Amino acid sequence: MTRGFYIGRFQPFHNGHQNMVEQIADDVDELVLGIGSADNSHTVRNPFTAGERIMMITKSLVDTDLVTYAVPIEDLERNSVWVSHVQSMSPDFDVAYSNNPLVIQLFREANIEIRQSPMFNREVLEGSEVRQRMIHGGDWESLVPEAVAEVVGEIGGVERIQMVSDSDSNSE
Ligand SMILES: Nc1ncnc2c1ncn2[C@@H]1O[C@H](COP(=O)(O)OP(=O)(O)OP(=O)(O)O)[C@@H](O)[C@H]1O
Ligand SMILES: NC(=O)c1ccc[n+]([C@@H]2O[C@H](COP(=O)(O)O)[C@@H](O)[C@H]2O)c1
Repeated sequence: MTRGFYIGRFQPFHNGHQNMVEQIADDVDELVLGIGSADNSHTVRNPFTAGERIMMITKSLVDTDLVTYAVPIEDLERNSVWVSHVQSMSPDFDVAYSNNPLVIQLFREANIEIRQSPMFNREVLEGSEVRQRMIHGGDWESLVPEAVAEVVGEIGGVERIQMVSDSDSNSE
């Protein structure tokens, strides 16, 4: 039995993430999705809470042939202990997945196997593109699983990101 760990901010979970999970499903029996920057929400870069992101992921992956767990991971001031922090919050895992250079470096230094994946349709399948379309009234729904569009509707996510984008000094 192999268990993987896939970390991301998932703001929101989009079709690129969904494709990556489907590809990872060929490698592992179980997958932990680490919800990074779990302590962040209500900004343009991080509009959704950890709980909202758990709903998006759980509902999107309901038909995937994989046991999945979503685990919130808060950010830390010290990169040097971040991998230990991840391990303290997550079920044990055999291999980690990320395309983020800092994450790759930190897992390598901790002697944990890390695998990268190809980027799927990255011109549009990017969190910042989805968020910009939400702010400016573009078609963001086609970039995310249907379940994510439903959760965003349920929580008033578009109204929220538009509101914080008017007042957010951390705007993208
Ligand atoms: N289109 C994609 N195809 C494959 N992997 C992706 C894609 N988009 C993001 N990823 C990977 O998924 C992980 C989590 O990504 P993240 O949540 O930061 O999404 P993002 O699209 O890069 O968002 P943002 O623009 O908010 O940084 C990262 O390792 C990232 O490289
Ligand atoms: N010191 C830290 O807290 C630390 C270090 C490396 C990555 N992370 C987090 O891991 C996640 C990586 O996800 P992305 O690939 O989506 O950026 C982010 O939430 C990032 O903040 C945190």
